[in-house]
Amino acid sequence: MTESFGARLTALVSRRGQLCVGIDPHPGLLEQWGLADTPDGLERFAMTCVEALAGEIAVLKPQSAFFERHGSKGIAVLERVIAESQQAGALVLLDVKRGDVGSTMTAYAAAYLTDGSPLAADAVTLSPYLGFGSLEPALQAAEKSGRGVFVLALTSNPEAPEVQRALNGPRSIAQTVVDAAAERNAGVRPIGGIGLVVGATIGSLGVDLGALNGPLLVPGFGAQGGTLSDIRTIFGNSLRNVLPTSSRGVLKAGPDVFALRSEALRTRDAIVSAAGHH
Ligand SMILES: O=c1ccn([C@@H]2O[C@H](COP(=O)(O)O)[C@@H](O)[C@H]2O)c(=O)[nH]1
Repeated sequence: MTESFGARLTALVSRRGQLCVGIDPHPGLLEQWGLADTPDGLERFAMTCVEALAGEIAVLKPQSAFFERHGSKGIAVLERVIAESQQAGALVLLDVKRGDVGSTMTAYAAAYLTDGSPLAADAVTLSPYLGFGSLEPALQAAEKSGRGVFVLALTSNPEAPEVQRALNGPRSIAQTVVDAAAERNAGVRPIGGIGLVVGATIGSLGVDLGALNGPLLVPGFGAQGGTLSDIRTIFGNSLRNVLPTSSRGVLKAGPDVFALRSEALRTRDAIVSAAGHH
């Protein structure tokens, strides 16, 4: 039987520590690394990240948009990033933030969450704003194949509260997303495979995550201003299941492989010691 995403994530994080590093080949970072804003420059950037990070860091999160902007050659680089990161032992969370009508979600599930697809990752990000139920084909494909999903709940951007904090009856929209994920994760051991995205920049939590039983991806940490102290304020002292993710904050240390790896390990060690592990 396929091992669940929750089990794979829990085991790898306990070995490699709580950090996800984003692979976001911004044009400005390519320039900073002395690379051209071309598919060749993209490939050099992305494969340097894989070489530096995939053998050490638990989760790598390529941001699909920065690969898509280079067209089919960019997608070919993304396929390579996914395959070679997995070969080096990292879990790959593909940040695509997909959300659509159920019939189209079936196609996204085939693309990203099904064995044999060239873009199949270990997990993807999903947007629930066509209704959490519209994500069902992706949730089922993930569950069946031992993959995971991270559903946007409280995102790190300043525009988010107007939608996510709005009330849907007595609960906020974000709380309805949390509750729907919690229902699907109930009783799964060690944790369920439906994670949520909760930004490090949100100030205060304002939702009850007590029943979630799933992982929490925490972007906004680093370049967007979120700190470890913010993460503590939001999640309290129990940082179990919290996976901070940083892209530019780590990538700025490149292009030297050793400098990039050292920055990622320094960031990871700070999180691990704040979380009181090891
Ligand atoms: O709420 C969200 C959800 C996703 N992201 C993504 O994470 C990275 C953040 O990059 P940094 O350079 O560390 O700021 C990026 O790919 C976003 O698309 C997010 O920032 N907030």
